[in-house]
Amino acid sequence: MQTRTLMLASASPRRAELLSQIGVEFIQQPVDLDESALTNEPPKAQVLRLAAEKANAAWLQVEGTAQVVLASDTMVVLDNQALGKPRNAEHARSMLQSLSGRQHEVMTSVSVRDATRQKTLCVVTQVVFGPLTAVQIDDYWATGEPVDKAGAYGIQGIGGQFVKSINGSYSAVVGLPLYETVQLLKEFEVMS
Ligand SMILES: Cc1cn([C@H]2C[C@H](O)[C@@H](COP(=O)(O)OP(=O)(O)OP(=O)(O)O)O2)c(=O)[nH]c1=O
Repeated sequence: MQTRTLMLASASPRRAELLSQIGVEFIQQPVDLDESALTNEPPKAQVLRLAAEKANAAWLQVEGTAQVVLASDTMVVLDNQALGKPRNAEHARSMLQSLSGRQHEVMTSVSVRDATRQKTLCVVTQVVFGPLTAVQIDDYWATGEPVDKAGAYGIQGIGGQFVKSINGSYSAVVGLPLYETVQLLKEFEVMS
């Protein structure tokens, strides 16, 4: 039984699917935010700040439609540099080239808040890519899959074939770490 009503502050269909997958009921509302990094901001600090800011922005718009708000942010991090969503084909190509044959980290933060408190956490997962050829990268861009995804790939889709190994949370790479999300939703009495 769900005791408190939840808003998912996100435009992401992946996050909605993941939350639905574990039987949570929610309303979904996107928030618009400047996601650029602050000067000298480390990727982990950025990903934590963005989830918290998304939750706070949504809270201002919630107007009684939900008692609890959940927001999240995902970033691909290579050599301590954050790779966001690709701006264009060239940007996607260079991101995928840089990920080829190497390990990177996917950082996904979750922030949950209600009227009196807020909790934000970050889950870090190591992902190893096999080597990618220029043809593979071009063909992948042509599928349209990379366009709205951090690091220009989706592990849950065609991009799954590039992933040699993963150490951490699969659901976090897709966009929402389910284990940690459930802990937070229990703490905020959305789940029992
Ligand atoms: C690495 C990776 C990212 N992604 C997605 C998850 C996120 O939706 C997206 C990263 O962008 P985010 O800015 O985290 O999220 P979003 O803009 O899609 O949605 P919102 O901010 O409204 O919540 O990349 C995948 O779907 N699969 C993957 O393997």
